Amino acid sequence: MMKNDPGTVVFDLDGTLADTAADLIAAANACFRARGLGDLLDARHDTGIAFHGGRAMLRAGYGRAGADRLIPPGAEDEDYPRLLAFYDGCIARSTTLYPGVTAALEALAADGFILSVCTNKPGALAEKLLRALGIRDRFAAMVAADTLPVRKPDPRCYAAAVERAGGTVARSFLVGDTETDLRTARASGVRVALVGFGPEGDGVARLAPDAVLAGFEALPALARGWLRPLG
Ligand SMILES: O=C(O)COP(=O)(O)O
Ligand SMILES: [Mg+2]
Repeated sequence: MMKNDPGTVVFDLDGTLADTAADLIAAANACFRARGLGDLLDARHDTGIAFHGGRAMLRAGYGRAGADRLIPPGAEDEDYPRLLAFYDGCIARSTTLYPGVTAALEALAADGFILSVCTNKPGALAEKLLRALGIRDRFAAMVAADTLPVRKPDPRCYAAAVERAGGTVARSFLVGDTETDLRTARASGVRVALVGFGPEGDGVARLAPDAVLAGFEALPALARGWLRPLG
């Protein structure tokens, strides 16, 4: 083990640090409208779908198109790059950090913890969003969907997020929002806290994470408990 390893906290992005649902759904709806299908997703009620990624949103929307609307084979592959282009244009329009994120990151940094991001968002978009939200410089590294040939839940993504930030997997944990994050942590042999303020509320407890994080104000104490004492 690295001497004086302070410990690393790794964050998922969508649904964990930032509520990106409205802008993601707007981008998906732009794709549906371009096919004459109208707005198939609803920014108020479909946040759970949005946090599972662009392709999942497209599939959910196609599934709602009327039976008379034929969705051609290959529609998803055609629409996904369009969705990303639309999203690039509206990425920080309605997106906000969850309450307490900035203060929690500051407190963790003050405690000496290393901070990193492991997201299944494409890297250029994740960079742009973290910068627009004013928190990019808090993270020593970021591993995104296209950083490696594999994505979460592959543990190589997680290991890269920790190690590129200067930490070690053995003294790290993940903060996330979905089953993908839980599986990433389990495959990496580390603890995981799932946020309890997403669309499912503390229903995420059904996934049996090591903790459900009711709010970011509870994170610094959790990190101290899990990553200290050394070893
Ligand atoms: O875009 C996705 O697939 C989800 O992104 P996330 O990993 O930051 O939640
Ligand atoms: Mg997420």
